[in-house]
Amino acid sequence: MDTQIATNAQIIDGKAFAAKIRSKVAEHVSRIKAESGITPGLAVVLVGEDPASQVYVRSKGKQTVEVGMASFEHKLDANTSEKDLLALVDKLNKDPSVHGILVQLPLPDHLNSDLVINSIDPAKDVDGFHISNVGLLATGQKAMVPCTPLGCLLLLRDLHGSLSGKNAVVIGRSNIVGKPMAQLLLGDSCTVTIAHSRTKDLPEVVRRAEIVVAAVGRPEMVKGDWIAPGATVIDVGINRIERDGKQVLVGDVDFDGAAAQAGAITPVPGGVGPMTIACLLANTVTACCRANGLAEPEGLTI
Ligand SMILES: NC(=O)C1=CN([C@@H]2O[C@H](COP(=O)(O)OP(=O)(O)OC[C@H]3O[C@@H](n4cnc5c(N)ncnc54)[C@H](OP(=O)(O)O)[C@@H]3O)[C@@H](O)[C@H]2O)C=CC1
Ligand SMILES: Nc1nc(=O)c2c([nH]1)NC[C@@H]1CN(c3ccc(C(=O)N[C@@H](CCC(=O)O)C(=O)O)cc3)C=[N+]21
Repeated sequence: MDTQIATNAQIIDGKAFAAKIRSKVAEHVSRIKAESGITPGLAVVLVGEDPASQVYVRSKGKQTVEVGMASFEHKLDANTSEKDLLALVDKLNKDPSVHGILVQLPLPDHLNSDLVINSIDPAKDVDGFHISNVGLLATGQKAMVPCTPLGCLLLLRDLHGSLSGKNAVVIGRSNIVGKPMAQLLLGDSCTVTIAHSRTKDLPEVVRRAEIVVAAVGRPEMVKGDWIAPGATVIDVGINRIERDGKQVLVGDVDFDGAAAQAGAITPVPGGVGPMTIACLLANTVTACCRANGLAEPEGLTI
């Protein structure tokens, strides 16, 4: 029997917030088309058959078209050579109808993902993973900002207004989520702690946080009694597990336990995930404007 736990926390509706961002993106896309005749275009490169990646690529392609942008999908065989992949990236770099390029990660083991990511034109790097964009973000300069951390920051700003002086704990230090998330929170003047697999007494570290961002990849690892009363919990985790004989999606946070403590919490699904895709579309419009000397949309990036 499941015990029903009283939930006091505000459930942060990432799905609704993402829909608002996409409608703003759609308005900018129509404006750009009318003013310049240019259609913003996003190219996504998927190597291999990872089922989770396929789901993401499919919904991304659908939403790209829905906001009026051009979507280019390149599905390559799992054993594609590095040379062929680099040649495709080079072609997309040179293609004026492509304003954003995303190479889905992880890549198969025989491909050097750092090399591939750094071969993308930084101006088209809508994931914000190129070393130039990483350096620009770290030094507080105008960059392409990684979509998932950007989505989390937009949710947090919407909820709190100013984040200045808040104690934030980011669990996870990956290049795609944890590190850029910490940079963004630091940029908004949070006091930031980055926790990882070698962190001592993680529950105690998390208890000090007014903002917790969990990006670990371990289903429901963060427990309710780690959460300070009233804290904001942003759950980045996307884990497919089997529960009662069914496949379900859960985050890195024990939702029911954390919701009983938190002031606000993102659900999985319907939290950070939809924001990631919305921010990818927003970054593509921003990249298109920068490439063509057009007025850059306000409020779609930091
Ligand atoms: N919602 C979205 O849009 C997105 C969701 N995701 C999801 O977010 C999660 C994280 O993704 P990603 O950053 O790529 O994952 P990675 O596997 O690259 O990084 C995981 C991080 O978690 C840390 N970690 C692992 N185990 C523990 C532990 N027991 N205690 C503390 N820290 C731990 C690791 O530490 P160490 O460095 O020491 O090994 C590492 O820094 C995944 O579930 C992924 O599916 C990812 C991208 C987008
Ligand atoms: N170069 C690159 N950039 C990425 O941004 C990137 C990547 N590689 N590799 C994989 C991860 C994962 N990721 C997700 C995005 C949206 C959802 C999403 O929309 N999730 C829905 C549920 C989807 C479902 O039901 O499966 C939700 O949370 O509500 C999930 C995961 C982006 N990633």
